[in-house]
Amino acid sequence: MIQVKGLTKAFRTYKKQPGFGGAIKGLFNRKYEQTFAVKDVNFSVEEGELVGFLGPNGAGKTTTLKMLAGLLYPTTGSAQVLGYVPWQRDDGYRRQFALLLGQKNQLWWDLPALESLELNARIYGISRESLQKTVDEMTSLLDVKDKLNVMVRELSLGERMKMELIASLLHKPKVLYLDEPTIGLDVISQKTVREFLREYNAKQKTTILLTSHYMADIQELCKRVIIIDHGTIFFDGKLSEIIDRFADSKLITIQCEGGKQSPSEHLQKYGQVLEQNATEIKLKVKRERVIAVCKALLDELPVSDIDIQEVPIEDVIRQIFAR
Ligand SMILES: Nc1ncnc2c1ncn2[C@@H]1O[C@H](COP(=O)(O)OP(=O)(O)OP(=O)(O)O)[C@@H](O)[C@H]1O
Repeated sequence: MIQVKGLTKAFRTYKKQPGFGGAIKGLFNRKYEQTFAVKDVNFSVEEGELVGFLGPNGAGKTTTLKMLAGLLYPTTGSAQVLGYVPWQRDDGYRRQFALLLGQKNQLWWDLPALESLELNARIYGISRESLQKTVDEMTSLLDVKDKLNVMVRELSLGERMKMELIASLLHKPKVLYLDEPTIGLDVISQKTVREFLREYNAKQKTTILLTSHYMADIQELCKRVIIIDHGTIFFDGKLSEIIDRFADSKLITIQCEGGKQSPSEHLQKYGQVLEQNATEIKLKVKRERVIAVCKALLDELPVSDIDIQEVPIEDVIRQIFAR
């Protein structure tokens, strides 16, 4: 569905020097810098896949999606989506994909949501019956049926995002680029949007590339993730593999009988003491030491229960970004 080879985008940026003097200087002697927003990116996505695109701020996610949507020309490299080169902006391609930018409005601000959807339907040549059916279905699933006659500018952020999502799906795109579709939404709306996307992807087999800073979105929706940083991909694989490759520790929680415990200084030789109270100790222990530490703890303490868990994926990703 999507094939990206050596995709690179460099922006030429001008750094203005401070103050009025800087502005005048800039008129005569501008110094430009080249920023590589995306650098030699390669990946491919199969039909029906829902791939999470992760990375810290400024990593190059939006720039990549914008190139795949044909909004930006790459500096070098190639891409094919559904057999089309996106930046050639072929009508055939435009009818088959949608780009939803969570931080931008795409609906008409001064129209009621329904009229805005009707306008979109006209642009894509969608029949009235088909529009009605899709809008009926989607507004019920997303719980915004009663908001169809409200002006877009009067909708809450969550309601507007749901309408934006409906608008981008009216023409039943085969490829969907979602750039932070749940940004700023409350937890209930986030969950509604997530469930909607999961069902939609399963039913329609739409190929989806999704960026989000909420790990819950990624964990619940994407089996595969691509991690990008400074414009370069450094991981492309199963979400579960991230733990194997990047999490160097596990969490051991032990319950002790009768409050008999070792002082935390003593426990520190096993790993990082995360929590300790009268009956429970939580330790973060290097992967390769887990078995040995468990044995030692069972020998030393009156352990009544022991639990070994992976570090939450959210913490692993945070560590990767921090590095
Ligand atoms: N039009 C532009 N002109 C100059 N530089 C740009 C432009 N658009 C993006 N950049 C730069 O390219 C880099 C990547 O930006 P991009 O928006 O793709 O990041 P992102 O991964 O989507 O970040 P975020 O998670 O914050 O949305 C950033 O350093 C940004 O400053």
